[in-house]
Amino acid sequence: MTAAIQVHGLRRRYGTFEAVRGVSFDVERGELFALLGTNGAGKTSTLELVEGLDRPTAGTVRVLGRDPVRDRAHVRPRTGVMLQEGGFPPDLTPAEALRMWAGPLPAARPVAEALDLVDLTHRAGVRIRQLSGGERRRLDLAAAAIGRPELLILDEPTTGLDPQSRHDTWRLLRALLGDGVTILLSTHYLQEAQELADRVAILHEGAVVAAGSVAEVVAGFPARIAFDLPPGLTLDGLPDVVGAYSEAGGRVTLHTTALQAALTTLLGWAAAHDVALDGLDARSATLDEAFLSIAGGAA
Ligand SMILES: Nc1ncnc2c1ncn2[C@@H]1O[C@H](COP(=O)(O)OP(=O)(O)OP(=O)(O)O)[C@@H](O)[C@H]1O
Repeated sequence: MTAAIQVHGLRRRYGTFEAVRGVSFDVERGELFALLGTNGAGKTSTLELVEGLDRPTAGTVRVLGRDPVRDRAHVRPRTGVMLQEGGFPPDLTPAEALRMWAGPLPAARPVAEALDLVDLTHRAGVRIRQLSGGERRRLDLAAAAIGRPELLILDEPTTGLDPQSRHDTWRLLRALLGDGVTILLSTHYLQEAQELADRVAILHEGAVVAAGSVAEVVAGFPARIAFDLPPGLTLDGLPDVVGAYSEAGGRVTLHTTALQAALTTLLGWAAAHDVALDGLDARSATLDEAFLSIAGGAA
């Protein structure tokens, strides 16, 4: 079966400014794929092309095997979209807005079920203008999911939600994945990607700078070993390993691309010389470190 989304060599220009510069990725059926990136990295510009809201300046997009602009009539009913800004009239209630939204959809969930999915049942009859920002975000998600889409495209679905609502949304997205729905989302929350994503792509200045599972992405960044500098020693007295030692306040840090080998050398050296490595801590890079490294230009 073809991938749910196939994006190849995508470019998008606004006047003379190129916001998307040759982006490629595939989203397999049934997976959650997260687009990460700094502000202005090109996430929304990319998602809008996948949604078929505009044609790319160059490159191709296929959604459920079709061109999302040319074959909109085929693609749109099978896709649920949540834009960064919801657009419901503020004088409607959530129940009215969802009833209106579900009207033309062939297999829509009942409005009550959609409200329950996002925990808005108790707000069904309140005017949208009176909803909090987080409640409006959840209403937008209910609208995206009400048509039982095969594919959900969500632009920052949990921005503005409190931690409890964010976790509830994650639970809903996991349940939808369990039903076989494919999800492409953008997020600023690295923990969200770590919790939910089968694969991620990190965008920076319009280009994909890292992609793969979270484990694959962080594997490309140095792991870290730290310990207290043993009394009477300087960094020159430590064994040679792949990586570089640094020291601050009596604490030694080693960034290394060969964690197991460096740790083995270090522990062997400590045992042979009867040296205690107090406060020893060794771990792979985190997604935060990979992201900060990219955002800081180190990648
Ligand atoms: N309609 C437009 N006209 C001109 N420039 C635009 C337009 N839309 C976006 N841009 C610019 O394109 C770049 C990418 O914007 P985009 O909204 O795609 O980034 P993003 O990764 O979604 O950012 P954020 O995380 O802040 O939402 C930014 O520099 C933005 O200012």
